[in-house]
Amino acid sequence: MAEPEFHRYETREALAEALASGVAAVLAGAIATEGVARLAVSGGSTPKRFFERLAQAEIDWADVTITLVDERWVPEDSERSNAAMLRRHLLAGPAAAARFVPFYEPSAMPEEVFDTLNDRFHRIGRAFDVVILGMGTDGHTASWFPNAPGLAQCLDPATDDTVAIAHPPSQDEPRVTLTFPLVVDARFLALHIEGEEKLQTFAAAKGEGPVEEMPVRAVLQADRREPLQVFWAP
Ligand SMILES: O=C(O)[C@H](O)[C@@H](O)[C@H](O)[C@H](O)COP(=O)(O)O
Repeated sequence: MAEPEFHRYETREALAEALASGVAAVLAGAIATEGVARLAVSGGSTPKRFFERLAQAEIDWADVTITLVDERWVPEDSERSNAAMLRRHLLAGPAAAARFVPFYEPSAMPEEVFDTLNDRFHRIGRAFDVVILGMGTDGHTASWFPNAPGLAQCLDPATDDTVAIAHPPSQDEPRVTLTFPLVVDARFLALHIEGEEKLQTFAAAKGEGPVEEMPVRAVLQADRREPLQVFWAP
């Protein structure tokens, strides 16, 4: 198991620039060798600056499929929608030409459309070229929340499902998320965190303890050829 590679930046702007240029290079490489590239990004508030820099990259965005690592089960007119945030900050400028695959379907509960979602994400193709994860100060990543109902399905290393549903008590709505195998199969896998509190959380997650208590541990402990790339700024 390769140790994570930790990249520390003086400012969040410098981090956004570096991460955006690294991701653009990986996507351009995938397009050059395979004709297509697949990118999955997390929502939340941290990635906005990074999205805005990446959106300006001069690559063949028409050959790129972009999706989310996870979504809150809300329509895109909700301020909680990751898809809406991604459309606003990433699907702009040159990157507007990319194909975006969202999660949300108008249904009361995600369970009603699980097969539709599972099939949709199977169709994207098995391995993502790039997956960008965020992390909460509770040690969750994606929508893999500590001890949440549905967490086992999210983390099952043997599942063929591409998506899982979680009902974290700490969250206002159900969550849908990519499953563990799809995330850790990514060629370039990065964890993008900012601030002192998340640095402490990361340090705690690297320590001993159950994965269920800090699900980001599943990524830190994953047996990958390429090391996890951690991007941090104060
Ligand atoms: O839907 C989400 O919220 C994300 O996908 C989630 O995993 C996020 O990366 C962390 O919660 C960090 O969120 P912040 O960037 O807002 O701290």
